[in-house]
Amino acid sequence: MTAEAQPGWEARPDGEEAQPGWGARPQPGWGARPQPGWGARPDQAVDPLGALEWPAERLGDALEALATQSGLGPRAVAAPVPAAGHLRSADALGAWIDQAAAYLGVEAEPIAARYDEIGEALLRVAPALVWLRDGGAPRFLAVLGRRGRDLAALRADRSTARVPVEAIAGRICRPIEAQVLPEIERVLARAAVRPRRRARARRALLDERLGPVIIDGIWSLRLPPGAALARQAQAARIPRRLLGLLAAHAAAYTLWILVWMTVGRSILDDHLDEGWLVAGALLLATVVPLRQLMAWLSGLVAIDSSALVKQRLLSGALALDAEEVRSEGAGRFLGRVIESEAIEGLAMGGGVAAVASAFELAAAAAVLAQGAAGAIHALLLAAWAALVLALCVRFYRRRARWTAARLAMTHDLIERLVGHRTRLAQERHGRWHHGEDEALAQYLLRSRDIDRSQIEIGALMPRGWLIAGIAGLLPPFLAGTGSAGAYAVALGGVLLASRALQGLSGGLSSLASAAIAWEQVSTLFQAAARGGPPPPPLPPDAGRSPARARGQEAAEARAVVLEAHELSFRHKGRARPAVADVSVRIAAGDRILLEGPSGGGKSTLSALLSGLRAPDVGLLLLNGLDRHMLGAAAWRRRVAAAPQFHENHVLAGTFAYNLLMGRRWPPRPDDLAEAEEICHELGLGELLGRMPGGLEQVVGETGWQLSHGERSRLYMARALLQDAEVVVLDESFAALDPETLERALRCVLRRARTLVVIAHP
Ligand SMILES: Nc1ncnc2c1ncn2[C@@H]1O[C@H](COP(=O)(O)OP(=O)(O)OP(=O)(O)O)[C@@H](O)[C@H]1O
Repeated sequence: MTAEAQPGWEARPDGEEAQPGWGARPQPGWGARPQPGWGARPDQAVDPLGALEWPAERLGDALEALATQSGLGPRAVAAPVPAAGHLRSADALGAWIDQAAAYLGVEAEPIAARYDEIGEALLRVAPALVWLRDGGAPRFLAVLGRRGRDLAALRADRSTARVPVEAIAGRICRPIEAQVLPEIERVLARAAVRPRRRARARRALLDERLGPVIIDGIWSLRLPPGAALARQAQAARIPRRLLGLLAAHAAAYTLWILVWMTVGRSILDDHLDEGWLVAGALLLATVVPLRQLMAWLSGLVAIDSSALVKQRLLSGALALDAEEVRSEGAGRFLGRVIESEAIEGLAMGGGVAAVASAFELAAAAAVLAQGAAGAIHALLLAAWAALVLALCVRFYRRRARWTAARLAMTHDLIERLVGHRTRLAQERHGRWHHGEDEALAQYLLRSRDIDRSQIEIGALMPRGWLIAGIAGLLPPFLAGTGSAGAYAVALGGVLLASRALQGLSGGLSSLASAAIAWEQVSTLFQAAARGGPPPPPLPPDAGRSPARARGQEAAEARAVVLEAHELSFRHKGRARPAVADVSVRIAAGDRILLEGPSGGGKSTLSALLSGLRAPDVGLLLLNGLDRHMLGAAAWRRRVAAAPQFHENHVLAGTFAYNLLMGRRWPPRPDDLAEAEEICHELGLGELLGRMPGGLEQVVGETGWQLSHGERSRLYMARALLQDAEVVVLDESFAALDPETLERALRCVLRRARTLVVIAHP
């Protein structure tokens, strides 16, 4: 390795001016990078990141410091400390970071990027933890933010330092580069590449060889989607930008009035003063950048708030209780999600327009008060604005009725789509379109009402004001009072007020629509906040690898895994409990067959055991912890369930995705290999062979159709691949022929650590 290839990055205090050496740093373009590879700097004596690295035992502190300094407001609790087991593999460490972040009240998202894109990825991930694993003890970097092409990293004393992104990318990539560099050096030597060109050639070869390699070990911190909306908006800097937007609007409007006054004064004084005209032109020129700033800020606010709403909706949808969706109908929820469009666009736009127009209205009233009709004219404007407000209230009521009619139609349509096949086969033809015309007529009626309201608010009121405002000038005109200047000011005020009223009516009607949409969507938003209590500070096995976990289980053979004491559960709206006073102990390695009559409560008990439902009464423990202590998500990770056929689903996606949705995604080669192995054991090998895409074949409603028996084995494989402590299979074997059943049973018995099978006698 040659010295000329090393740019010699150094950490320098944040904000410090570039030293001569820094200026000599190559510019970040890929082609211009003179270093041999991201991390290939074996001749470098001093590690540039040394002072910024956090040791593994202070990883919890790094997490907490990063969350605090980046404004995520972590919970005031002692930062957790990882155990040795947590640092054994990326998965174990990922699980620890995930849970430690949740404990502190933030979320850690694992980031993976291609080798040739790692630099760009690092510029986007802050605040983030970066794992440096180039030999020796694991060390971490706490990346706080981006400063141009540099990253601000947090030191252990919580001060920050700027580091070029290449230096960090270099450290991350060093281990994988080390694997191919000797061979690349040999090639370069054999090709007799001149020293001057060597660095570039090496770079190109490294990119060629390692380009598609995925680099992980980066965790980006953010607020959980269920955090308070105000906190999330704050973190996304939305309020600050909104204030900036309003300030820019106010400044532009004031400048506009000043321009108007300067030019108007020149004209009314009957001589064109060059100085006034230049002043007017300068003021006008200042409005241009202000308008640009406004467009930029409103774009940013729109994008950020839209991202926030979408994220929250997704998280809310997944936090909904399955029972809730079923009892209300998926169609209604779909309608609600569609309504969210209104919140994104209308709430922000309408809110800003309404506030800006209120400001404009006040300014117009002040101008009117200076005009020929004086305060009376301003009062007339106030009365007109009150009328607009009243019409907006009427619009709100009409729109609420229209929305309800629309949602009912969406719900109805979804129900008809879902039950399409059954209706075709079994419903009398004469009833297929029953009730459709009535619903449509009702909807049209409501639509006509809101169209009328919209015309009143959007067109009649602002234009009507022009007539009313000019009519307001009649009394002084007839009385012969007021100068020409006073009339000009009053006329200007009328025009300004008309513009403001147009903005106000548009803004208020948008806000009214957004408020109605909010009533619909708030269920989903609030569901996102159902995070429950903070998780406990990491159960002792969080860092165990599955293999080790299995080993320990063998040692703790026959330990009780699931324990239920006098468990009872009653479905909503039912008089009698489906499960009453059930007590059961399931030990590690048990194979349990649960039989009973139809409607006897087997599936309900299975949902309780697998954490899909919470018992009304009784105690249910998993490894000695209840659902509250362990958290619903952690419970479901440890008890994998394949619900009954009608409650399970093949998602539109690849076969591999459907198999591995309980594991990390994208999958690693060993995940895919294990998935394929289980498929063969379950007798799905022939299906894999038949599907042109194999594991990559798209299945689901719009893809390759699976038979009943194929689906049930896919569900079994999915549950087994979660590598859970307990597997619960609810009537999974019912659709299989005796030979396939035996084969599938053998696989399940061999693979499940502890097994509960529900079947009919
Ligand atoms: N979501 C629900 N809402 C209301 N009642 C329900 C619900 N699910 C099940 N039930 C009722 O609870 C009782 C037990 O149902 P469960 O599905 O647990 O029985 P099962 O033993 O699994 O029946 P099967 O063998 O027919 O699948 C039944 O009377 C059923 O009607």
